[in-house]
Amino acid sequence: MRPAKDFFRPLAVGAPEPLREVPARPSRAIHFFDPSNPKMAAKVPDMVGTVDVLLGNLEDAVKADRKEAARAGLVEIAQATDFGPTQLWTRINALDSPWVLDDLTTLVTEIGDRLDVVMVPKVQGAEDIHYVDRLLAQLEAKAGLERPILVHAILETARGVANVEEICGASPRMQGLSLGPADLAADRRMKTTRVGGGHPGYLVREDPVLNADGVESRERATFQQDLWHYTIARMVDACAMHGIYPYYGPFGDIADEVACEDQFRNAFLLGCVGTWSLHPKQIAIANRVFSPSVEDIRHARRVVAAMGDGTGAVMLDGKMEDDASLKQCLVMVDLAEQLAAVDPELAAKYEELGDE
Ligand SMILES: CC(=O)SCCNC(=O)CCNC(=O)[C@H](O)C(C)(C)COP(=O)(O)OP(=O)(O)OC[C@H]1O[C@@H](n2cnc3c(N)ncnc32)[C@H](O)[C@@H]1OP(=O)(O)O
Ligand SMILES: O=CC(=O)O
Ligand SMILES: [Mg+2]
Repeated sequence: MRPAKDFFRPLAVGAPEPLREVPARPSRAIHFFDPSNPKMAAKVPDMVGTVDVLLGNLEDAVKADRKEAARAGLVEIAQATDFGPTQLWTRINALDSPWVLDDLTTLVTEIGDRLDVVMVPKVQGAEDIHYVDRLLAQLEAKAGLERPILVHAILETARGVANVEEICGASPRMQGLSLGPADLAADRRMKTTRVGGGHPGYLVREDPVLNADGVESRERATFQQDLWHYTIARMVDACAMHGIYPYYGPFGDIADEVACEDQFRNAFLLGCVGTWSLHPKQIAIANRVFSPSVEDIRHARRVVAAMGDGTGAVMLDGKMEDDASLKQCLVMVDLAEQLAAVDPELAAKYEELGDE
């Protein structure tokens, strides 16, 4: 662990100063595309402005014999596209793979000035972040970059989950974490073959309801549970403690938009700021779910107005509001303001509320 006095020092001569605080940039959907797939790549320029983050994926889902093409494709897209308000991220190959060194050296030296965040898969502990941190500093210095590239880790191994706090605090570059339910399920030897989402077998069942004769009078209701609740909650706490951002990850059942929306909403309610989108139709779901509803903003603004100087307790619609519930409302109002700054449609909806 670096002592406090060294924590914010650049790790290479000539590298940019690390940030003291991770900027809160809207990132409701991190949209994955395969830069080696011509059809997907062709869609990227038109997606700018419709999604908060475009991520050129180099890792899983890109065939081994397309890894170089994906890397080269990402360089080409990044150089040819004006990303405007949309962030550009990449997911590099795993740190033990034969491709990752070339991923980092090529991307940072050729398009480092356009890359906001590097997502690192299968992070096991702080040592993985320290490796990437130093290498990025060396490459940033070589490329003459003026702002540091941030790092996002995927939580997708049992060891990574066990080390989640140290991963979050390993470097001032740490921007956030995503849940990786597919790799995590495999690593933990969980018995689900789905990419994220629930499972009908993971449930609780109500007690038997007996009639006067002591016989079960009806079928017992069952309630499906969320397989990912524990991990998401741990991730949210670790991120909040370190001032970085938690995200849900992939929802692989592209056709099931309803369950996708439910999974995203659970993550939003627990504290995540965004999620991955694997298919264009998941972008709209993510943007909808990870933006506070007009009803929530209406309520939050009323509480802010009713609370005056922010201390004490008041009654609003039969409910007690005080300093703590005001803070909950301010989380919503702040988020709404950040999102309205990049999303004119949302801004108009919040605007319509006026000062009611
Ligand atoms: C566990 C993990 O690691 S998850 C992260 C890794 N996985 C990924 O990144 C997957 C990314 N997504 C994909 O590969 C694809 O969306 C798939 C394979 C799931 C489905 O692809 P398709 O069968 O082509 O879907 P579909 O036919 O509905 O696509 C409709 C159009 O959208 C395009 N499209 C599909 N996905 C994307 C995308 N992620 N980005 C941009 N365009 C896309 C298709 O190319 C197709 O274009 P066309 O109309 O010009 O033919
Ligand atoms: O990379 C994501 C995952 O779920 O695995
Ligand atoms: Mg994975």
